Amino acid sequence: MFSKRFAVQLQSCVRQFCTTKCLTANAQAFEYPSVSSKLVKELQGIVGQSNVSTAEAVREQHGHDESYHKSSPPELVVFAENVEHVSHVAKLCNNNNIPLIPFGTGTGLEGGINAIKGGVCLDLNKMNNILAVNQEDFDCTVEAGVSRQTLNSYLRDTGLVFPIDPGADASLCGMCATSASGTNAVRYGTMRENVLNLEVVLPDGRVFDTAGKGRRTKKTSAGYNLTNLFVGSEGTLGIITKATLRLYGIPECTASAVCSFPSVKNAVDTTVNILQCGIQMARIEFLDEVAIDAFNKYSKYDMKVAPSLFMEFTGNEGTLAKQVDLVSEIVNMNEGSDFKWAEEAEEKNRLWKARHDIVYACMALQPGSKPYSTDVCVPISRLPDVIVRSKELIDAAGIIGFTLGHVGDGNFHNLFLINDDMPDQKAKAIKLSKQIAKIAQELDGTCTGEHGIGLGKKELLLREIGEEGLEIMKQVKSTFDPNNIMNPGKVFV
Ligand SMILES: Cc1cc2c(cc1C)N(C[C@H](O)[C@H](O)[C@H](O)COP(=O)(O)OP(=O)(O)OC[C@H]1O[C@@H](n3cnc4c(N)ncnc43)[C@H](O)[C@@H]1O)c1[nH]c(=O)[nH]c(=O)c1N2
Ligand SMILES: CCCCC(=O)C(=O)O
Ligand SMILES: [Mn+2]
Repeated sequence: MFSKRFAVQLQSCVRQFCTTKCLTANAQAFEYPSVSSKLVKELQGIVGQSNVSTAEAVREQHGHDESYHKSSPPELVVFAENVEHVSHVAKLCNNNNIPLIPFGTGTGLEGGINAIKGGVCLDLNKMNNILAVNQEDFDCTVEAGVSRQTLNSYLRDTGLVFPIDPGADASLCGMCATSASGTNAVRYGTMRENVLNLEVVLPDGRVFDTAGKGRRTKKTSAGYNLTNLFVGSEGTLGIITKATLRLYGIPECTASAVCSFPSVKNAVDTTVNILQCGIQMARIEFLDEVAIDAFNKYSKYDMKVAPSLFMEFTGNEGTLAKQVDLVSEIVNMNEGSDFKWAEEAEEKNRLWKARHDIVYACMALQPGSKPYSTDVCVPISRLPDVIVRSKELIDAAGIIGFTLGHVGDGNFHNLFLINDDMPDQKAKAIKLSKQIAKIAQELDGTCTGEHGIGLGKKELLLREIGEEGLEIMKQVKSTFDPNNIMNPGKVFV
């Protein structure tokens, strides 16, 4: 007769095998029951009738993000007002094997919220309280529906800022879920370096704090790093309902400047030289000549149409002047132009807003298009190689492609404009993107620095992390989400 302990072990192995098997058999083959009218009523009983919508327009709005992926509306949308709602909704979906997709602000670029397996979209925007700002400790705690600009407006008079700045006004918990970044990452890092604690709801309804209830230290070595396990999890492990984030003092003085170069390589070599000289820049962004052209047209600038660097210097009067001298020397060494300065607050805000709007600027050149962007990141010494080769591939392919992004982190984007009525352009863009991602991976880099895997990069993740690594990710996933209801069909092949 088996001992009880052995029987329990056997049961968990069988379940693990079945679950992993089910995941390995990839979610597409694992069909889900549809949401019954009985379940709709139970959901209404949890969140209230007005917080459950099956209206087509609402489902459509929650069926796509800002990516080129085809819209896949959920069967219904549930609006949560508090963590209790989230916990009960998760548990109910879990008990009924119904897919559950957390929705932040839908600004993702990888199809992360598209309901390709049907199920429930859980909209978290009504959870919009800023719960705490601890000025003396430089941290804050926000609910899932608070966006980065809402937080920074709230902080305006405190002299503090949350600096991670994707181009969209995204929800901060969505930014945790995609491990987002932006132009300020050169100085402040990405979400991975700026999340102190998360409140997470697991599919079985359990609610827990990844660093322990109320913890908000800048560092800890207490146990596994569960916080960063959920940062970048793209809604596949659980629902992030609160985030405790680092804040920073607004620097004493900053100055922004743009300079142009005779070639992409000169511009990118300049970036590598600056970073290898250990100059602490606030931002270094690259825009190629076609991106500059779109930038000028959309945001009414008259920058020289040439490969350019957008830089921001920061510090006090003395250090800033020294930085500028050093960087000017390096720019001259690489045949860069004189700096076009933006020093007044208004000028700087306008310049960086125009950079944040570059996706829309490029899309405006081909109305009706959707953005398809690569998002590779490589060790900084490999950056010139991969950027130059990617541009050569794009030129050879004979389609429009914009090259831009966060070169200060070794992360950049090739942006293609996708129109469903231009299938050959779409096919070329997708082929090019995979080629460029593979070049980056061969240069010890990654296929995604900040946008995540979502729907379109699952094979690239397998290529990047290997069979073993992916298997381990699936085992982690099946520990938290044994029924595979959390955002099925994303991240894993
Ligand atoms: C014009 C423009 C410019 C940029 C970008 C977009 C656009 C439109 N982005 C991409 C996007 O803003 C970024 O991926 C955000 O983190 C997405 O946040 P949302 O709240 O919109 O998540 P959204 O609602 O789109 O969901 C994204 C993913 O996270 C999951 N998710 C959302 N909220 C969750 C929660 N509370 N708990 C668990 N899972 C959750 C979803 O299920 C989905 O898988 C970007 N990005 C970047 O890193 N750097 C950049 O520079 C830019 N720039
Ligand atoms: C093609 C760029 C996509 C948005 C983004 O990540 C950025 O503007 O940096
Ligand atoms: Mn980016």
